[in-house]
Amino acid sequence: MAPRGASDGQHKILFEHEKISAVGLGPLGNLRLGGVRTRRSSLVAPYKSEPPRSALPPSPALTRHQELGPAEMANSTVSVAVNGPRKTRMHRLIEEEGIVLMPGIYDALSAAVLQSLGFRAGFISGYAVSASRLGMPDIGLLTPPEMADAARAICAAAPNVAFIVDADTGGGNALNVQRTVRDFMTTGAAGLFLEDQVWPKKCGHMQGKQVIPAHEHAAKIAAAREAIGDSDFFLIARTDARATAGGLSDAIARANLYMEAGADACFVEAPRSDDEMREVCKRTNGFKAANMLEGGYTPLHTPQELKELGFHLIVHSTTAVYASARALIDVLKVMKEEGTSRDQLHKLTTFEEFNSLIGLKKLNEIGARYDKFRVPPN
Ligand SMILES: C[C@](O)(C(=O)O)[C@H](CC(=O)O)C(=O)O
Ligand SMILES: [Mg+2]
Repeated sequence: MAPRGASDGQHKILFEHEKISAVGLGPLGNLRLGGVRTRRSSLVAPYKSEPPRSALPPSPALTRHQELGPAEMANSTVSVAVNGPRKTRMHRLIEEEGIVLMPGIYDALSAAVLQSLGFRAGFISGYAVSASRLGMPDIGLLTPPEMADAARAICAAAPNVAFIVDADTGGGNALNVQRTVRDFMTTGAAGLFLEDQVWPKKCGHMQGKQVIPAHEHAAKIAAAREAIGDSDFFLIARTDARATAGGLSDAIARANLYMEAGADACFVEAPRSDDEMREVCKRTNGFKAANMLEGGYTPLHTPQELKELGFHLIVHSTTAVYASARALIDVLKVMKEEGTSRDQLHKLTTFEEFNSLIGLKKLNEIGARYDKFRVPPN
């Protein structure tokens, strides 16, 4: 099959696709990541289903780093073999629901609440896990093994929920990414986010973010895709470039590049208006994720509104952790003043409600079935 490339008119990245098949996305298959150049390259013909050229200005950040010569490009080729149609659990959820709402959670208890309310999907938020596990902000202090550990407990506590785990930058280079992806796949999660920030990263709505070169992250996406192989695991490529010099045009070009490198969906972090959100949806390929952070740059919308804008996945990363913090502050503040909880019982779950939330009745039933085999104590 003829090689194909992706281009925003400034740079070009070379791919070869074979055994093409992917649900809802068009071709993804054997993929060869060949390299990136500054000018329109004579190496490959323009990718036919290239996104419509936008009126946006060219993307300076993409052009800064793209200096691979032909020899380096030849040496930098990787092959990613993927067979058969790609229809993961997340593809099916998107197909069934049109748009998938994923509240951010951070531990087994918040996951159990999510499941008890009938949510079919959730997001294991780096921001929220960093806060709940370390008591620290989302500035690159949480490590992938800590996240995998959290994800394991979360998936075990809510096995009916499809969880996407936040992999941040994947822990380093392509090899770190592959190790992280393989580890996260063993947690029971349904997929992950992989972003293009410089490590240590920052929460997408904080100041001072930086991104790595686009082709370097495309290679990390290809490495993640290779590690996933034919497994039922969904890969979302995130770009934080909107906040950098390249702005929205760079972010959109990167999202498309990462889709070409093998992502199942893209996530342009922190668009600043409805117009920007519309632009992202119009100009990026494949499934698209939105992040609804209370107090962040992006306007808050309902699933219906986001669907109309063109999104398929919604992350509400901080709602649960902010709600928990609010409730804890309010109740414990009064307890500090009054020394008792007796006037605040209406703000708490009851003993029965809480025990049922964490599955006591079912466990008691299972325990009773086996109890008869126990030797009675003397
Ligand atoms: C989505 C996110 O990566 C997360 O860790 O939940 C954060 C949280 C947020 O600020 O909403 C991010 O956007 O960086
Ligand atoms: Mg995060």
